Amino acid sequence: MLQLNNIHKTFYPNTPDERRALQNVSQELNSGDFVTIIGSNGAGKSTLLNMLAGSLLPDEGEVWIDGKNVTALPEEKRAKFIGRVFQNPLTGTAPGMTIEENMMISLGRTNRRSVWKGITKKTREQFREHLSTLEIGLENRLNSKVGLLSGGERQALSLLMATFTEPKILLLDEHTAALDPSKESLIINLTKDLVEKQQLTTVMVTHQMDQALELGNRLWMMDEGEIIFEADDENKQDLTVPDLLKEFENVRGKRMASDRALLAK
Ligand SMILES: Nc1ncnc2c1ncn2[C@@H]1O[C@H](COP(=O)(O)OP(=O)(O)OP(=O)(O)O)[C@@H](O)[C@H]1O
Repeated sequence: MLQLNNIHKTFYPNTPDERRALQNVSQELNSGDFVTIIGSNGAGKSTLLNMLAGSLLPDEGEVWIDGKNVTALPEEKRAKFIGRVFQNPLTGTAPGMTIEENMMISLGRTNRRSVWKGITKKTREQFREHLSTLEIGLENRLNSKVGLLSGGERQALSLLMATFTEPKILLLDEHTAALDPSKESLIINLTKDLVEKQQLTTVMVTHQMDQALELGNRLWMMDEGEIIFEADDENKQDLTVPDLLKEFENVRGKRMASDRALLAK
C-alpha cells in the first residue's frame, strides 16, 4: 500500500544551517499495517509525515501509494486518499462552522458532487450514524459550532473526519499529545476501533513509547533522519520501553535525546 524508495530531504543544503532531515529512508507497508514512529528530537518524524501528506517533496527518492507514484503529487490532490490528524485539536477542523458543515468539507474531499448537492437528509443521517460510533453524543449536536467543543471532543471529531471517507493512508501526528490523560485514552481507544474496523493503513508519530508499543503491528525508531531500528508484529509484542531505549543505545552508542519521550514514560 505504501512504498518509500530511498527518500532524502535536506533543509538549507550547502549552508551553515544545513539539516539532513531524512536520509536514505526505504520502507514498505502492506494494506492494513499500522506503524508507530518514535525517535529523538529532530529525528525527522514530522518531515516523514509531511512527505507522505505531500506538504514537503523529497530531494531524492519516491513515494508510492496503492501502486501509484505520488512523489510529485501536491498535498491538495493527495487529500482525496490521505486522512491526517494533527497534534493541535484546533488544526483540522473549522471552529466557526458546525459539526455537519465540517463533515461536509471532509466528504467534499473525496466526493465533489456531494458539495454541489448540499447537505441532504440522507447525508445528515449518515453523519449522525458515523458520529454515534464515537459514543460521546456528538450525533445530537450536528448544528453546534465546532469551536464550542472541548479539546477531546474536537480531536475525536478530527479523527472521524479523517477516517469516515475511508482513506488509503491515515497519518496521526502526535494526535493525543495535547490532551489530558482521560481524553488521551478516549482518543487512543477510538483510534484502535476506527483503524481496526476499517483496516486502515496507518502511520502514527508519538513521543510516548508505551503508546508506540501498545498500538499497531509495526514500529520504526528514527534518529538523525534514518530509521535505525524496526520491529514487526512478532517481535514488537515482546518489546518493552527499556528494550527500546537499549536498542537505541546499541545502534547509536549514546542515549536517546528526546525530552518528551523520556518524560512521557
Ligand atoms: N521547515 C524546515 N526548515 C528547516 N529545517 C527544518 C524544517 N523542518 C524540519 N527541519 C529540521 O529537520 C530536522 C528534522 O526535523 P523534524 O521536525 O522532522 O523532526 P522530529 O523528529 O519531528 O522532531 P521532534 O520530535 O523534535 O518534533 C531537524 O533538524 C529540524 O530542525
